[in-house]
Order: sequence, then structure tokens, then C-alpha cells
Amino acid sequence: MRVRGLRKEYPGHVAVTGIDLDIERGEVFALLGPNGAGKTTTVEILEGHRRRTSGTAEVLGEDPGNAGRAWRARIGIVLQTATDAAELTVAESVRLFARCYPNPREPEEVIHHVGLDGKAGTRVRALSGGQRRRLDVALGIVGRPELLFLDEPTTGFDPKARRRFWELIRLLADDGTTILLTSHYLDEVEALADRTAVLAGGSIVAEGTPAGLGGRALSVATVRWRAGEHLREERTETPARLVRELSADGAEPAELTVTRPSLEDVYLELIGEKP
Ligand SMILES: Nc1ncnc2c1ncn2[C@@H]1O[C@H](COP(=O)(O)OP(=O)(O)OP(=O)(O)O)[C@@H](O)[C@H]1O
Repeated sequence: MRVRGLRKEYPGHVAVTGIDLDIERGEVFALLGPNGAGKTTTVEILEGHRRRTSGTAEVLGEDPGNAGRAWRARIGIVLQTATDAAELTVAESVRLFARCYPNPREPEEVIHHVGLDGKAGTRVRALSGGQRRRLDVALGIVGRPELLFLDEPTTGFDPKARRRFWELIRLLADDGTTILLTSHYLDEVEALADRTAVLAGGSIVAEGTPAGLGGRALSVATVRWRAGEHLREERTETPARLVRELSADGAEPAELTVTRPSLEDVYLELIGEKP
């Protein structure tokens, strides 16, 4: 996937300011960002569900703005709010979707992978919110997509369902599926993504591996200690050396702490919401 200068304007509001993205085949790429950052807008443009104002986009070799049915059959989509037929059962829904694709996965296998075995005969309207979401994921992957879009896929999942979902994503990635997901959860991005970009106010403010995100910030530690009346604080990339200096006379520095920002601190700083 190759995106250049992608921009989306709504009347009186620029939602995406002109971003560049490159996602390789087989890669799991996460778009992080606060509410209203432009994640859904970006993803919907790349899915061919929304028109861009300007810029170029190439997804699986085609422009999503005018790609046809054959292209659509190669992608899978899990939207934030799915529309579905509430009167069908889980198994009927998945089978119905499977029939829309030339080379679908086995519906029963997909139902198992999303952990809905026990609910296969249950009508969609009788599912809980988290179970509905899992069904959305099942419908998104049953067509054996080469590229899968997941917009906040684990919202409403209990912790066990999230872990199970992560395993599923890893399986799909091992199978060669390219995955573009949006998320608010840093742990999810750390667990799943090969690379991530942070969107804020419609612009990419950082990009890289989850571990390297804001890496320079992570390398700076804050050393605090008490010197007589005063609490002292120093930011340093070599905290061990500073602590050695402080204790050179054999005394134990009072109230000594060494802290580093968490990934969440770095993220909040990147999106300009550091408390
Ligand atoms: N159809 C629309 N018309 C006008 N403005 C819109 C429309 N859709 C989205 N916006 C605005 O564009 C901005 C980006 O919205 P978008 O849904 O892409 O954000 P997001 O990053 O996906 O947020 P969230 O995490 O809440 O899903 C927001 O300020 C939103 O209000």
C-alpha cells in the first residue's frame, strides 16, 4: 500500500492533512491516535468507502477510489459499527458472507477462531456487544482477504477475548495477510504491530516500530534525590553514572528514585496531551 499526500476536507474542517503511508505485504500496521484524529477517515478512504479530497492512494495495486468487485473480494473489512441481519444465526451469517467470495475460509473454522463455537446457533440479535464484535471479525476474515482492515477491533472485548483475538491476528499475519488496524490501546499495538504511526489532528506525528516509538524520549531517565532541604531532579541518558557520583562518598542519597517515561507517557506527549 502506498499513500501520498492523502487529504480529506469536510465542510469547515480538515480531517486528514495530507499524509504519506507505506505498508508492505504481510505487515501488521497500526494507526494510533485519539478520538477525532482522522484514523477512521483514513481507513475508509483506503477501503474505497470514502472519497479523498486530494492525494494518491494505491491499495493492492489499485486506486481504492475506483476499484471494482474483484479488488473488493481481496480485502476484508471490520468496521466500527457493522450492519447485519439480526434474525440470522451466527453460523448462517458467516456462511452467507462466505458465499460472496471466490475462495472463502471454512465458516466453522472461522467461528471457532473467533471463539463463538458455543454461539453458532444463536441469532445475532441475542449476542452480547463483545460477541457481536467477534462476529464482525469473523465476517471480515471469512473471505480469506489478502488485506484486512480492522477499525478498533477489540472495543468491548473482555480481556480473555482480546488475548484470543491477538492470537488470531498473529495467525492471519503468519498466513501472509496484510493488516491495517486502528486502536486506542498501546498494549494492543505493542503486542501486534510491526510498525505504527501516530495520528493527531489529521497529521502523522510519529512513525516506527512500537518499541522505537519516541525512542529518544524513552532513553532519558529522571533521577530524583534529596539534598538537605531540597528535592533535586536531573534528566539524564546515563542515570547509573549520576547515581555513582551521588554516592561517591559512600553515603546513600536520600529518597533516590530513577524513572523513565512509559510508552503511554511518550504517546501522550506525542499527541500533545501530556498532563
Ligand atoms: N462525515 C463527516 N462530516 C464532517 N466531519 C466529519 C465526518 N466524519 C468525520 N468527521 C470529522 O473528522 C475528524 C476525524 O474523524 P475520524 O472519525 O476519522 O477520527 P478517528 O481518529 O477515527 O476517531 P475515533 O477514535 O473517535 O474513531 C473528526 O473531527 C470528525 O468530527
